[in-house]
Amino acid sequence: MGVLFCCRISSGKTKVHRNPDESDNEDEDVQAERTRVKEALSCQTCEEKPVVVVSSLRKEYSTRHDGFILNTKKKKVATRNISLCVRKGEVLGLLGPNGAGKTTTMYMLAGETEPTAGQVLMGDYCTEFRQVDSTLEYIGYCPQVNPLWPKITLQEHLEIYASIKGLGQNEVAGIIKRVVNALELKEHLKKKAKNLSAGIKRKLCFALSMLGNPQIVLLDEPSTGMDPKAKQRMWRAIRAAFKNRQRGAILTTHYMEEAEAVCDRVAIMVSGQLRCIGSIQHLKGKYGRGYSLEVKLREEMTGLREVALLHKEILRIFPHAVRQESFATLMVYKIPMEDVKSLSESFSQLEKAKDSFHFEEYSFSQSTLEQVFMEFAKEQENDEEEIGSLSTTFQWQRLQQDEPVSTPHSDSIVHQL
Ligand SMILES: Nc1ncnc2c1ncn2[C@@H]1O[C@H](COP(=O)(O)OP(=O)(O)OP(=O)(O)O)[C@@H](O)[C@H]1O
Repeated sequence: MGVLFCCRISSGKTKVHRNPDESDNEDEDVQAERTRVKEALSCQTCEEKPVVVVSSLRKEYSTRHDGFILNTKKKKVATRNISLCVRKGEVLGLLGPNGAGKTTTMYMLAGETEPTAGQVLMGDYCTEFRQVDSTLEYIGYCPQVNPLWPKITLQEHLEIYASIKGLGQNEVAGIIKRVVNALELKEHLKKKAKNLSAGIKRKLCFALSMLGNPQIVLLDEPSTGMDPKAKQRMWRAIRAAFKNRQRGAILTTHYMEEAEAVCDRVAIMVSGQLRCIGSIQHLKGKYGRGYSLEVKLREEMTGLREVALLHKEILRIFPHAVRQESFATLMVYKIPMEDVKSLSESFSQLEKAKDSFHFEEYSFSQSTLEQVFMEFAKEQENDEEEIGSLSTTFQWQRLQQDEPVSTPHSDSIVHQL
């Protein structure tokens, strides 16, 4: 990983800068998590100490904006005021649209970049700042960019990482064999990294992060490029590695089925802020806002009149149903909670409609995690639109007022492995 790991990662090494962001109008679960973080920070001897504590984490990057005539230096706030815990035995999923701040959070957790404010505690942490030499004992990190040497074989990677992590010579062969079997890597052992497919490279990175059973594992989009079977093997390995153990993991992903398969709780980030946190079932119930109905029509029933009649019938069953996107043979509706007094009654009405309107099939289900996610993702799109229009105005005003400034650009490069 190339960094000295500290049991406490904070801005300014020993000094923790206060986060300027207020946490007003926050979701109640996000607030409750903040309270849990405060308790964890003040209670160092607690039995059930979380394995990771992230407290009021903020990261600002300096960026340069190349304007039409002048360049301006600006601050990009990548994460605002993130507080969360990872409990023992827990895999916490960090979801969010592109640019929400997930990787920046991972960088701060891995010690790759310094927080501007706030702190991270993990491993055998204590209130006093102290450094520990053996980073790798505590933490396994699978970054988004593969940290592989192109001319070194898959087997050599495993051996080198095992030795860096301090695994005993006599146990290395056995450990590598188990990892290789679990992830089906045997036929690739002698291949150089540059000759591995994208999916196998990710498998290898995942394997490297898990070697030596570190107490905390950070997985940044681990399954990118893997085929469905490989993903499922990896998910099984993750479940087995953390469930009911004294260890924890944070995983970022864009795949909702991955979050459903491995995460005990998920947190959704939007524009650098935590918008919600909880179990997937809890989030679906709280934000899913109802049900989704999909009706697949037979080809001969797609005439305007038939569709209009069916639409009328759907509205009779669910008066507040809202038609979403519709394709030639598929009608999709969002049904609010209040229209579904009883599930059995709803299904019996739908069955009758199916008979009368001869639709091919239908599905009626609670909102999916994907739908919950999409609702939050829209918030970021709105933020970006607002900032876009503001910055254009700002640049125009600056054009009239200011002299050009030239600025260095030293801290705007993400440190990649
Ligand atoms: N070194 C940097 N300098 C300036 N801005 C940065 C830097 N790194 C990230 N950012 C900005 O910070 C914000 C958060 O980026 P980050 O990579 O953490 O998002 P993300 O949620 O991981 O996105 P993705 O899903 O695409 O990986 C983005 O607006 C990004 O452009």
